[in-house]
Amino acid sequence: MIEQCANIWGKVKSQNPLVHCITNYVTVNDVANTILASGASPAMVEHPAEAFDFANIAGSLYLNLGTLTGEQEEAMIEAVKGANYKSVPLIIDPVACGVIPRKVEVINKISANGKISVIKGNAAEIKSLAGVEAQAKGVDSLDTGEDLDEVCKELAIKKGIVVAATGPIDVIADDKKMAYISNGTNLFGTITGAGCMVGGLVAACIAVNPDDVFIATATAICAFNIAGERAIKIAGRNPGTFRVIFYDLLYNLKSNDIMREAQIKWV
Ligand SMILES: Nc1ncnc2c1ncn2[C@@H]1O[C@H](COP(=O)(O)OP(=O)(O)O)[C@@H](O)[C@H]1O
Ligand SMILES: Cc1ncsc1CCOP(=O)(O)O
Ligand SMILES: [Mg+2]
Repeated sequence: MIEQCANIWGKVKSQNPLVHCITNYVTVNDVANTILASGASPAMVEHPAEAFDFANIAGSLYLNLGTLTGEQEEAMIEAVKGANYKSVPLIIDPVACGVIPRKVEVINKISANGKISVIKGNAAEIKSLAGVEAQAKGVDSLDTGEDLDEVCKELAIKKGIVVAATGPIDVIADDKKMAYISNGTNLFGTITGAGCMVGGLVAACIAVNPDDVFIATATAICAFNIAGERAIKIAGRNPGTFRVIFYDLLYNLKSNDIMREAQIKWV
């Protein structure tokens, strides 16, 4: 499995996929820089009149619901139709879906207009989507992550998608497999947008491996977290420095580094 992850990381760099993003305005630049650092090409295209045609030519589509304006909502539906027309894989980050009911309504609308490949959120967001009680504060999870693997598995089976819940241990599930990733650092909690950024990276990886989005999702989260582990060794507990060093180390992360440093349990 880990060889496949290394291979997917190499393919992002060699294939330079185009990643269509409609994402929140808090962290849009961070998402673009993360995708660029991986070797893929981000494009933020979010006018309703542009989204269908652009999703058609993209390698993947990333929809992040963080600051969901009315215009973004319209554009997302157009983009989903465009992506569906060309079987472009789609990932959703359901930011704050447990505390803002409108987000769930929009996810349902998206789902009615096309095929979702991956939903990636923090533990509270994923539990809420699964109808399980969870602790959240706005966009942040306060959840302990108890039974998170069962929740992910059930949601993955129910919706026929890959589900990824991030946190100290990331859990990824499809209808048959699970992965637990223990790479990472809690310093990600000190910068806004770590979740949005890793979502962009998932979009880059599923673009080059659309036939197995489970392993592509694991690759992205693992690579992101290894770069974070390496960054804290240089930056120390300094969020601003960490953020800058992180991009350098993500950009320089090699497939061999993933082979050596990944801490993934496959079940
Ligand atoms: N305590 C932690 N230890 C290790 N990695 C973490 C920790 N908290 C978050 N991460 C990592 O930071 C990224 C963002 O996750 P998370 O904080 O759950 O998302 P969000 O920012 O959407 O709330 C993920 O790659 C996750 O693995
Ligand atoms: C602060 C904030 N408010 C709306 S979206 C957003 C960014 C959330 O970023 P992340 O989910 O990656 O922590
Ligand atoms: Mg988030």
